[in-house]
Amino acid sequence: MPLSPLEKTEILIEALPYIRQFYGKTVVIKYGGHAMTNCDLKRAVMQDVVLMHLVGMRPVIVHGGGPEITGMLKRLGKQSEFVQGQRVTDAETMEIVEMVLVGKINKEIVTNIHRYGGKAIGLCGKDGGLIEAQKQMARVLQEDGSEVDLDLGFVGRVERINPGIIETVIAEGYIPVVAPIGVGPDGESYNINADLVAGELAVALQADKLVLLTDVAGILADRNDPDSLISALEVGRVPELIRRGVIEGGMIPKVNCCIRALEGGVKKTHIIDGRIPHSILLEIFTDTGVGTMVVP
Ligand SMILES: Nc1ncnc2c1ncn2[C@@H]1O[C@H](COP(=O)(O)OP(=O)(O)O)[C@@H](O)[C@H]1O
Ligand SMILES: CC(=O)N[C@@H](CCC(=O)OP(=O)(O)O)C(=O)O
Repeated sequence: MPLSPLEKTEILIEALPYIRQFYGKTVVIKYGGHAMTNCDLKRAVMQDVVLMHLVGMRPVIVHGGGPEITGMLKRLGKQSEFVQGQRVTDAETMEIVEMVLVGKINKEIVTNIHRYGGKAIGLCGKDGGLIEAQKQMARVLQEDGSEVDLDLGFVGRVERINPGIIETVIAEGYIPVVAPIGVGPDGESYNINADLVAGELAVALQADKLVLLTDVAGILADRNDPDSLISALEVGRVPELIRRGVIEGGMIPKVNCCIRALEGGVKKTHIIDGRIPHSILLEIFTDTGVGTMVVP
């Protein structure tokens, strides 16, 4: 049943304290997963971000695009290989990663924000020297218990964020949209996991909130039970949950990135369900939690 005009005004008034609370505040959003491929969800995310901006918040988007990169590599006859969730990135793969993330996905997001009435500027880590990167090896445990460092090619880690360009873009009234490509000391490109970039950027901007969208309800105590959502997870419990295998795979970098952000001064961090339409608005403007809040 459609809402009556009175009900509509009530909803707006309910959001008022949250709008006041977050006015002028910086929120870094890691956009990826299902919400990036499903048309309705895509629209909902763009609308959420535009609304946040129009009511005076400072949203900053960091996007992923792993499945699209894998799809493009496949079309070009290249297999994708991952070590600890990181894509092994040879020189040719790096070129394709950069083309897909910066040339395609980043510009699509900017276009979609404009379509829903916002103003955005797309950047990668090379623009304004935003993300300085270093090569990142992967330390893996061998069967005999010893550790070995594997070379993943052009996989990088964030060495330093120079947030000046983001501040400029925000001050000019635009929503920054960041592709997770870093630049090395000799100008070479590095492929960096988008969750890690979002966490480091949130720290550099001293964001009030870091929101990571994903394809599950949040962190589950039992991955086979969707009702076992942990709504608030204290940082101190994380090592034990990882050791017991409760948190594993792609959730490990997410939770570590929240911890890093909290330690670096970000006030709140959330891993939320990107499959729920308008999950970002639900998280920010209502009391309804839509995922896991990682808390100090
Ligand atoms: N305790 C947990 N609760 C929920 N998901 C978990 C948990 N441990 C591991 N996972 C896995 O982590 C995945 C999310 O990481 P990932 O696939 O990298 O996300 P995204 O593509 O959204 O960046 C989930 O789909 C799930 O398979
Ligand atoms: C090093 C590394 O693995 N980089 C990622 C970058 C994109 C990303 O992080 O995308 P999602 O957030 O959609 O996974 C990759 O090549 O897939």
